[in-house]
Order: sequence, then C-alpha cells, then structure tokens
Amino acid sequence: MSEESKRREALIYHAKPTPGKIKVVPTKKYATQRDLSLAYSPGVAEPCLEIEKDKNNVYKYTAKGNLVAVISNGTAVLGLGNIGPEASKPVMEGKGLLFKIFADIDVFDIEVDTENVEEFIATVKNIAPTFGGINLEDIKAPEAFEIERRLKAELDIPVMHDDQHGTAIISAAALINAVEIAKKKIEEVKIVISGAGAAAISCSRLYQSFGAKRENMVMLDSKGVIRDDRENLTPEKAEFATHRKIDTLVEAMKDADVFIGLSMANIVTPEMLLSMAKTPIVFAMANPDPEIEYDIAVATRKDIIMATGRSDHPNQVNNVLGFPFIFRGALDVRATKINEEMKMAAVKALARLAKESVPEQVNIAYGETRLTFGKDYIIPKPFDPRLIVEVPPAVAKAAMDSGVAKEHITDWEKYKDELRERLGSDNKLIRLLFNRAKTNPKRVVFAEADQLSVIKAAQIVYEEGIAIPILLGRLETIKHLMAEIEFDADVLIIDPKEELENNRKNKYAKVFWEQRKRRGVTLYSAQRLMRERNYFAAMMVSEGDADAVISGYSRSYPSVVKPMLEVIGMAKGTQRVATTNVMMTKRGPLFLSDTSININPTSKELTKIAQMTSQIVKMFGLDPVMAMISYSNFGSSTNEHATKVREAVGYLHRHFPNMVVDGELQTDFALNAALLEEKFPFSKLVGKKVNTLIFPTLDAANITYKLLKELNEAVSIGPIMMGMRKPVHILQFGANVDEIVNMAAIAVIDAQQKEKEELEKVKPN
Ligand SMILES: NC(=O)C1=CN([C@@H]2O[C@H](COP(=O)(O)OP(=O)(O)OC[C@H]3O[C@@H](n4cnc5c(N)ncnc54)[C@H](OP(=O)(O)O)[C@@H]3O)[C@@H](O)[C@H]2O)C=CC1
Ligand SMILES: CC(=O)C(=O)O
Ligand SMILES: [Mg+2]
Repeated sequence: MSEESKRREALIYHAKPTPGKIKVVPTKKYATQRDLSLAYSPGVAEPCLEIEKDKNNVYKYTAKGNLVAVISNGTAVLGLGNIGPEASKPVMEGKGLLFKIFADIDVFDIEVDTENVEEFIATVKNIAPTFGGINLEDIKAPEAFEIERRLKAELDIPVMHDDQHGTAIISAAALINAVEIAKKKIEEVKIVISGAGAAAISCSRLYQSFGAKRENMVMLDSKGVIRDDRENLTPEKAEFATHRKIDTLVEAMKDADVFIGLSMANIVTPEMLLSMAKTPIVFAMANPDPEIEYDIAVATRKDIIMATGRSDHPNQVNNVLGFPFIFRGALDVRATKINEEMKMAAVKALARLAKESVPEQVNIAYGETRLTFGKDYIIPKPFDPRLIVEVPPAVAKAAMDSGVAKEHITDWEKYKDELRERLGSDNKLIRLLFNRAKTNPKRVVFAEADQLSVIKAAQIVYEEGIAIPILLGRLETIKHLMAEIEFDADVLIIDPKEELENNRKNKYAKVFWEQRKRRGVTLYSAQRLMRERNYFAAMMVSEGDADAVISGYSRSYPSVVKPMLEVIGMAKGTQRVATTNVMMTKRGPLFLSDTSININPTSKELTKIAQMTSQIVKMFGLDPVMAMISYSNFGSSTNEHATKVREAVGYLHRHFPNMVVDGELQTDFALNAALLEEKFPFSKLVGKKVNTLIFPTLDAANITYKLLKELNEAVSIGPIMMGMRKPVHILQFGANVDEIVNMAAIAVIDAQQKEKEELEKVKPN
C-alpha cells in the first residue's frame, strides 16, 4: 500500500462511521421508569449518602475503581513533539482503546490546555476524585518529572507517567532478555541513550536497578552528548552526564553494545551500526518512525538484535505491553501508588513470559509459524492472552507485599479466572480467523462485485492478504467502482455476459449440461444459465478455477442457494445443508443453528445439523458444548416440537457419546450454568459453558439471531453454510462491508479445511 493510501486509511478509520475511537456505554438497565428512578433521582441519592458517610464507598457504588484518566497537555506527543492538546486526542483515545481491549479498564481521555506545571497539577488534582488511577501521557520533560512527582505525593490513587515508567518497564524486560541472548552481562554492556527526556531518563534509571552501570552509559539530547562539563543541565540530565570527552552520536556509538533510542526519527546511520560492538542491541523506540528503520538496520548487521516501538516488525518494544496490565494489577488491590517494587515485578513477569513456549493462538494472531525466545522474539506480543494472567497478579502481589494495597487478594487462581473472563472474545476470534486465512489465502469469487460494499470488502481482503479476490459482474461498473475507492490491484475481473468469457462459459455450459441433461437441461439452456453470475461463480469453484464463492448481497437467500446446490451440490454422505451464525456475545462466541435453511427439521435432521455445527465450532478452534433448545426442559412437554428435540438428543447420546450435547432445554437453562446445575444436576452440560445452540425450527433460530444483531447485543458472523461439497457462503441480503469481509475469511478457512481433508484422503497410510 502506498504511503498516501496508508495516510488516507488512517484518516478514514478515525472519521468513520463515528468520529473517534471510544464511547461511553451504560452498564445498568435503563429500560423502564423503575430503572430510571434507580439510576437517577430519587434512587441515586442513596449511594450519594453512603459515599458521603464513607468516601471508600465510592468504589462500591460508582465506576471509579475501574476508571483511569489518560491525561496529556500535548507537549510531547509520540515523537511528533509539542502539537497541542487537541492534536494529542487521537493518541489519548488510542490509549483508552488499548486499556479497554487488553485489560478491560475504562478510560476518560483528558486533554488539558496548559503548559504551566502548577496549573496542570491543579487540574489533575481537582478531577482526581472521579478516577481510580491517573495515566499521564506525552508530557514533555523536564516538566513531566515535577508533575508526576507532585501528583504521586499528593494523591492517594496510583499515578504513572506512562512514557517514563511504562516504557522503562517494557524496555528493561526486553533489554534483560536481549543481553542474555547476546551472551553479554548487563553489568558490563556499554549503553548509548539517545534522548534525555521523560522516557530516556526513566528507562536509564530502571536499567540500573537491574545491574546496568551508570558509568557505562552515554546519554545524548538535541545538543549532543551530555558531558559533565556542560552548563545549565537539568538535575535529571546531570544525573547521566558522562566524563568522556566526546560530543556526537557517531563517537558514542563506537564499540557500544546497546543503543536505546527515545528521541526522534532517522538519526542513526548504517555506519553507526557498523561501528558498534559484536551482537549489538538496538532499540529504536521513537514513534511513529524509529531512530533507524528496521529493514535498514537488519540489512546492515546480521548479528543485530533489533527492536522498534512499532507493531509491524518483530520485537515491538512499546509501553502498550505495560500500562494496561500494570494499572489492572494496581486497581484490583486498590494500590495507592505504583512503586518500584510493582515496576520490578512487572519487568520480571514480562521477561519471564517471553521465555515460555508461545501458545498457538499467538502464532496465529501474528501470522507466525513458531515464535520462540531468541533475537526476533525478546519480549511477549501485545495480543498474548497470557499477559493479563501473568502481569497484573505480579503487580498486585508486589503492591500487597510492599504495603501500598488497600485490598488484598487471597485466592489467586480465582483472580486469574476473573482476569481471563475480562477479555471479551469477539475481536480475538475475528483476529484469529483473519490470521488463519492469511496463512494460506485462497481464490474467492465475489459474485456481486459490481456492488460498492462487495468491492470494498474485496479490497480489504486483498490488501490484508486474507484472500485473492476474483470479481464477477459488469466490467464497466466494477472498473468505475474500483477507481472510486482507489482499488488498483491487478485482480481477475470477469463479466459472465461478455464475449471474452465465451470460452470459459461454453466449457462450463457443457459440463453443466452433461451433469443435468437427463433432468430437463438442454445445452442451450445451460449456456443461458452460465450468463447468470451465481451459476457461473459456482461453476468456477466446481471446476477448480476458484476456491470459494461469496454471493447473496443483492438477492434473496433461496435464489442463491438453488444454483449453488445444482452446480456444486452437497458433500459426500450429506443429506441436508444448513447454516450456523456465530454471535459474538458478551459471554463469548455463541453458535446458532440452523439460521437460514431448514424450516422445520425432523429429529434426524436436527442430529445432522448438530454434527455439522460441531465441526464448524472446531474449525474456530473451540470445543463444542451444545444445547438442543426448546420451550421444554427434559420431557416437561410431550408436544411433537419438544419430542423431536428429545429424540435427536437421545440419538446423539447413543451414537456419539463423546459429543458434549444435551437437551431438550430452555435457553435460560442452557446459558445459565448455575440455574442448570440447581434444577437439572444430571445434565451432561453441568459445569460447562454452552457455546452452541441448536434450534428446533428455522423460525426460532432466524428470529433469535436477527434480534440479537439488531439490538446490538452481538456482532454476527454468518450465516456459515454447512454441508456443501465446496466452499460456498451466502451473505444476508444487504450485508455490510465488515460482514462480507468476515464471510470471506470464513470462506478461505473453509477452503483450507477442505483442501486438507482432500490431501488426507489421498495420503498413503
Ligand atoms: N516505544 C515506546 O514505548 C515509547 C517511545 N517513546 C518515544 O520516545 C521519544 C521521546 O519521548 P518522550 O521522552 O516522552 O519526550 P520528551 O519530549 O520528554 O523527550 C524528547 C527527548 O529527545 C531529545 N532529542 C530531540 N532530538 C534529538 C536528537 N536529534 N538526538 C538526541 N536526542 C534528541 C530531546 O532533547 P532536549 O532535551 O535537548 O530537548 C529530549 O531529551 C518519542 O519519539 C516517543 O515516541 C516514548 C515513550 C514510549
Ligand atoms: C508509545 C508512546 O507512548 C509514545 O511513543 O509516546
Ligand atoms: Mg506516550
């Protein structure tokens, strides 16, 4: 993607569909008059009075305990400099997003219009009662030091300047590991630190806590090397002034073991890297552009251990790995401070985690085959789900041991379970899907590529490397739309009506005629049918000219299913096709079947639907736990609708005893584990979390999934077609771009899966 396209993409991302990246969402019911009288006057007076009696009750009755202020005055925004409070807001909202997705902490971002230290301190102090913690961000040195020192002393909630301590914690963990990989000793390494601001000073201090020696450090600011004979140094710079008689970065880099960049872009040259010692460690952490580009650095020295602050290269040393988890631990024990002990605990937890074997889901999330501790993996990845289980407990424990915790955790396993629960699974699951698709992208025919939403989706899957799109539709329209959205990739575009496609069309028509000539199809009618995009698309897949098809955006479901069934047909041994929808709910993904095809399935058909859904759940990397739902519980009704579900469950229990499935069950019992255990302790689902619901009729399933989707209770992926011979996925009429992209990723994974099954069939035993 060109730099200009990236720029535009970033602007559109921030502007659409709603400006900005975060919003406020109520956590209590607000539907009725009764709810409102509790939420607001008169009910709200009760917690007010309780808090008036004892201020600690604010943690019990308000959101304070999980709310962090991300506060900046915009004076040192990333490496962009003093760009002002308004211009810093996208970064602060970004920090809010990261706090939320990685540690389930809510954030108000606050941009303060003052560069005056006293005014800034007064502002933060005045608003502190709202918050459980204060994350100071992108405030320039030396003011940042005084601001943080004073706020820490004067407030009784944790205050952390992220650029100082977040950065110090992460880079210290990375440095300890990098030094070990380089087979050097931290006490001996010569370290050059470019930058003498908030981040650089704090990092250099923390490295000393882990053994680095100040006499081995040379620090530089915008004027060059900070020598002890320089005048008017701030106390922080004076702390790191060197007695060496050198002035420039070129001189400092000679024979250095480590370069720490917390200054600005592109100030390190390849020559400087070449002058460094053996196995040099280079952390070029300026954002968004590092002190030296990753690709240049690794091309210059094969023995380099290289890290940047960016997510698009190995070894992202960025405080995103720190602040969410550090505050999570601090908030959970109501720490009054974030002290040295807590920081050290976080460093050790992070450094340790990088050495443990990496779960497969992290490899998938980053499109890696095998991440292992070494020069390209010195520190955990931000999407590593173990971070939330490892770092906050370490921080919380250190807070308790060092006497700054107001609450104590006793059951650590329970706490870890709570931490796991905090991470919603919707984005994770989608990410997993995308990354799995990217490992082996397949050719996906978009049968309605002359529709704007479809072509936008095709552009995304192409640019993300999820699929290789083939665009079907009116040539002129497609080209026009592509130009409009600046989709200039060299992709295959086919108009089934065009003369140029005659050869292919004739070939497909012949094959189709051969297949159906005894079922009323003439060669002429076959030729006419191949002008129709869904027949043509299905034939492409059937004949191996494409791997999957996506259609249905502009047509009714049945009118798209028909050609797919006629041309591609069902998988061997399958008598029914069906669909499932994955609903990304707050309690995790929930698969609902059959949402689109079987109007009133028999008990036998229900067993097939359950079995096919079970395969799909596994394809998503989850263990199926299935409830066959009904309006009846375990025989409470003898009506045929309940009986057929009961019979289906009986059949599955007899023939597939390892399947975790039970019913017939009402939905509340299926989804409420405590209720189920209390009333039906014999159920196979007791002690398990149901992730799949098999519905008795199409009415019930379709209504449920659309209701959830429209009430914004869950994002839906699907309907995912099950039981076809080749990957065919049919969109809901008018699906949005995200839904089409998700479906394309599913189609690719489906194609990968089917390819694997084919290979296994032909593999000699
Ligand atoms: N990867 C990560 O997690 C993080 C990265 N950073 C990055 O670190 C950088 C600094 O941030 P922060 O400390 O908050 O900002 P500050 O404004 O506090 O500090 C910037 C420092 O860089 C120095 N500097 C400017 N130009 C040069 C130069 N040519 N050579 C050497 N030093 C120079 C300044 O010198 P002087 O004192 O003379 O003005 C100052 O000491 C930014 O690029 C930021 O993006 C920051 C935090 C986290
Ligand atoms: C990452 C960060 O906080 C910064 O670059 O300022
Ligand atoms: Mg910052």
